[in-house]
Amino acid sequence: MSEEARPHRTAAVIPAAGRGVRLGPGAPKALRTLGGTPMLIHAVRAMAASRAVSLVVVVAPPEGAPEVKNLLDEHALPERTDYLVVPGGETRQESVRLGIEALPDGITTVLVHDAARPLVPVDTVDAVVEAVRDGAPAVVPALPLADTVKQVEPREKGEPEPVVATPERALLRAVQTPQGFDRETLQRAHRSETAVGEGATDCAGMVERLGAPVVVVPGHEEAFKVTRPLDLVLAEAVLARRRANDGF
Ligand SMILES: Nc1ccn([C@@H]2O[C@H](COP(=O)(O)OP(=O)(O)OP(=O)(O)O)[C@@H](O)[C@H]2O)c(=O)n1
Ligand SMILES: C[C@](O)(CO)[C@H](O)COP(=O)(O)O
Repeated sequence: MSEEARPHRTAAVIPAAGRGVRLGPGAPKALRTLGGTPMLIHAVRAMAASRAVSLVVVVAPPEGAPEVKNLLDEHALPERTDYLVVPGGETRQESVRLGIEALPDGITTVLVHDAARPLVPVDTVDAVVEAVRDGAPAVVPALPLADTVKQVEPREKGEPEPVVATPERALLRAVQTPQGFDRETLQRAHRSETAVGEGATDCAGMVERLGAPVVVVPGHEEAFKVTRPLDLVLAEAVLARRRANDGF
C-alpha cells in the first residue's frame, strides 16, 4: 500500500529550541553532544527508529535552524523518513505549536518528543503510536514514582516551605515523551484559549484542559529527560552500555 493510501500516517514533532539553562552554560541543549553526537540527532534517530514514523519535524533554536538543517543532512536517517526544520519560539508550548503548523496534509497521528529525551527506546515509541491508532486521542508514556511527593506552599528560595498535602503516590505517574495524539485533538488544544497558557507543562495537560481523555502506557527508565548536569552523566553511561552491548 502506498504511503498516501495508508489510513494512519505518523509524524514526530521534536521541540529542540530550548537553551538548557538548568544544564549550565554552553551551546543550546539539543546541540550538546552525547557520545560525540548531538543530543538532537539521538532524539531524531529514536523517532525514525519506529517504522510508523514517516516524517520528523525538528523545531530548532530560532538562530540555529540552518545549523540544525546541516546536522540532519550529515547524519543519515532511514530512507523512509523525511524531515523538516522550523524555527522555534520562546516557550516549549510555542515551539510545539510552530512544529504542528508545519505538518503537511495527510498526517493523522502526531508524536511530540523532547530533544532532551535522546535515549527513548523504540518499543516505547511504538507503544504510544499503537495506542493512538487504537483510538485514544492522547497517550503519554509514564512511570510510577520512587519518591514520595509533597504539595507545598511556595516560599522565597531557601525558606522552609509549608507542606499542604501528600498525594497518594500509588496514583501518581511521572510523564515522559513521546506523547502521542490524534492530530485533530492536538491542533484543537494548541488553538484553544482554555488550553494554551501558563501551567500546562506538556501537550497532554493541554488536551486535559479541553476535557478530552488522556491515557497512560508504560514509559521507560531510559526515556529520562536530560535536564541537569547529572542527567548528562547518566545519559553518557546508558549510551556507553548500549554501544558495548550492540557493538555500534
Ligand atoms: N522555547 C523552547 C523551550 C524548550 N523547548 C524544548 O522543549 C524540550 C523540553 O524542555 P526542557 O528540557 O525544559 O529544555 P530547556 O527549555 O532547554 O531547559 P531549561 O528549562 O533548563 O532551559 C527540550 O527539548 C527543549 O529544547 C523548545 O523547543 N522551545
Ligand atoms: C513534556 C515533559 O517532558 C513531560 O514530562 C515535561 O513536562 C517538560 O518540562 P520542561 O520543564 O519543559 O522540561
